[in-house]
Amino acid sequence: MKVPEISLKSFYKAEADSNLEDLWSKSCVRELAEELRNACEEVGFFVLTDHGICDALMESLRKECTAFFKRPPQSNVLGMVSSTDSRFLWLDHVPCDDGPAWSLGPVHGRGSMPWQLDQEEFATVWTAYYAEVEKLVARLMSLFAVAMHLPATTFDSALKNHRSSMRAILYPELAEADFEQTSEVIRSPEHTDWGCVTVLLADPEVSGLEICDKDGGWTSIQPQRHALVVNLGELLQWWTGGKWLATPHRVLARPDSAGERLSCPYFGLVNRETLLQPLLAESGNHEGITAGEFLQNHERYRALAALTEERWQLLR
Ligand SMILES: O=C(O)CCC(=O)C(=O)O
Ligand SMILES: [Fe+2]
Repeated sequence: MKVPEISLKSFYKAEADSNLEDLWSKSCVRELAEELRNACEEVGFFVLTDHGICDALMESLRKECTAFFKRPPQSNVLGMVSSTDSRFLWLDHVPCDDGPAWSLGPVHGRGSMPWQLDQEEFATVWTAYYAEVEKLVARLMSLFAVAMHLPATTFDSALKNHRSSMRAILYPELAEADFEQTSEVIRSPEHTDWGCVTVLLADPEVSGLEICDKDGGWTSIQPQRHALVVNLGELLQWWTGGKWLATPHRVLARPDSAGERLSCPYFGLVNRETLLQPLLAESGNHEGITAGEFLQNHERYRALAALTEERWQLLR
């Protein structure tokens, strides 16, 4: 399976050249929306280039996150984690009204715990990058709306007061001994994301991300440096009546990709009050529930993911 590569270059040019009213009807924007629609219906993943986030900010984020995990006491927690079944350590951030709050995990048996960032530079870079992805997701959602033949403003109110989270994940380097019995080690098991749209800054050097394709095989994604990987979560899959895909993915290490790996996913969400009424005419009737209810009962609505397999059978 080929993972589509989509550039936002024409979109930003059109945005600079036209007023907001005309932007969404421009042919280059409509073509781009069509490309996105194809990617979301057929693959559920795409690689995004010319996304507007500057290279230097991405590099700074990677540098600060890597340094963070090396500093004690974080590095001690990392030591504890590597000696358990967990193959990664994360730093999570969900903005809240009382100011930024980070949490660190997983610590064996305890889940994640509140964490105070120890360096101002790190907090500054993190929040600057978060703000950029937040803007990017708002644009992507407008383009998604156009791709669904809906007004470009369809998701604007849903994105107000969203609580999208951003995570930095460090997968520790694996030793030769880890590969004595096996040729591949699972760093993150197969899963689907549960939110709306995930924007991933992957490690440019150490590969490992794989997505499940229609025949149940796995396709590896290794974007070029500074490109982003975008995928859909179960909430959007539900909202589109299963027409847009939340594709299962995993992270594996092989002997040639066993080095330390750092990735930063931004899990884009809508606010909890958003009513998830069917977005697509052809998506049929499903229960109108709020995003909050969906997330709370996520396991229940997960059954919809089974649709993916059925749809893929039909597409084959
Ligand atoms: O580390 C990666 O490349 C992917 C991480 C991921 O899929 C997730 O955190 O949901
Ligand atoms: Fe994921």
